[in-house]
Amino acid sequence: MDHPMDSSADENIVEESHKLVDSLDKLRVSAASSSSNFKKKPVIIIVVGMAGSGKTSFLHRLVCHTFDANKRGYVLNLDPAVMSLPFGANIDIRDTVKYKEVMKQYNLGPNGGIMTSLNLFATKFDEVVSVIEKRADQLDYVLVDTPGQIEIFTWSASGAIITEAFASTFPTVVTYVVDTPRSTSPITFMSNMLYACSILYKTRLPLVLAFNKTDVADHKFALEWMEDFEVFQAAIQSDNSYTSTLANSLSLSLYEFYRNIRSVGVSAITGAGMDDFFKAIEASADEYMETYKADLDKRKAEKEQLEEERREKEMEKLRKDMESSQGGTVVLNTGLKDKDAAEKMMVEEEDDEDFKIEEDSDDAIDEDEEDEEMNRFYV
Ligand SMILES: Nc1nc2c(ncn2[C@@H]2O[C@H](COP(=O)(O)OP(=O)(O)OP(=O)(O)O)[C@@H](O)[C@H]2O)c(=O)[nH]1
Repeated sequence: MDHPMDSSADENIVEESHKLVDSLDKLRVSAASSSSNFKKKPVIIIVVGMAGSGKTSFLHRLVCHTFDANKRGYVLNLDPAVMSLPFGANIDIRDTVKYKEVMKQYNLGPNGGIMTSLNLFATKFDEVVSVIEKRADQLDYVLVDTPGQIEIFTWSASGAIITEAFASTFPTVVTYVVDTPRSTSPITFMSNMLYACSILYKTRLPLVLAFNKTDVADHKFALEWMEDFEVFQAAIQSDNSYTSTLANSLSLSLYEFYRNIRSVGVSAITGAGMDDFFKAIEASADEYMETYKADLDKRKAEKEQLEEERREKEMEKLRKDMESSQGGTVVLNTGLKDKDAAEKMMVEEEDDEDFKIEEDSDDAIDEDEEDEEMNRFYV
């Protein structure tokens, strides 16, 4: 049943509702502007690859190359189980999580230990991103080494969280390191390509194939197989196994994948192919800005649209509630009339929040240590 309302109460309700909508709009605008902090530099290079493909050696070579080319880089090690690194990592998971302790504490095997360590580290990853954000103007690249067992990074929740945290703040490119001498067999080559393909579709990020160890085996055969599937099919003719029939039919499906990626031959030992590799990275970073970033923005806009609709519904509900309370605007008046006080309270709340973050970050990444690590990279 409708409640009778006099006209002044009606006007009052409408006015108060408008004020409330305005103040909510202001809050929304400030939230949106703080989330649009995307930076064009540095380019994040996430290095993945099968165990023993040469990820760490390749990363070492990248560190040396960026240093020689006067490029400014930052190194992030995400492998908690690596014994020693040939380069100084600016941020190292091993400084935050002790992998052997995690194994003992949770009664896990080696892979479970690595996975859990990465999960624990992922919970602190916003801090890692903000450390890099603070130095964004001074950096060209962030080089990321991942655990030896590829699936720990590519198929875990923490791997996805880390990748997305990077990709929503900086241009991000995945580099898939291929052990070229071990991929000369068409079947092994095909398995490697299927894995790379699955990473491309899972991360939806630009992918660069780095055919490593070209000092041992030239990667020309791979380029030919990728450019012309008939050459690949001719290569598997000699193999009459069931797997070769499968590889034969898959080669056609992978043709589309090959057209979407960049491939370079490199050698982590001799340093061959580094200029081509960085050219491929720059082209991929541009592609990221054109396609992935646009896709990300589209998804964000869709989310904001849904949020807007939800808010409209809430406001409608609120208007109805106010009408049914016949202008009893006690709660609303308190908030809006004393708007300054309310704003003050929000600032105070934000201050508290800052304080909390500082407290939490005690055991995480020490910025002074970070600066030392940065010097290590340049030395
Ligand atoms: N000849 C040659 N050997 C290489 C090259 N890159 C790496 N290696 C060798 O390949 C082996 C594995 O290299 P790593 O860098 O440890 O490979 P990884 O992928 O980081 O290994 P995990 O993280 O333990 O899975 C080492 O013996 C390296 O010396 C290269 O370009 N040429």
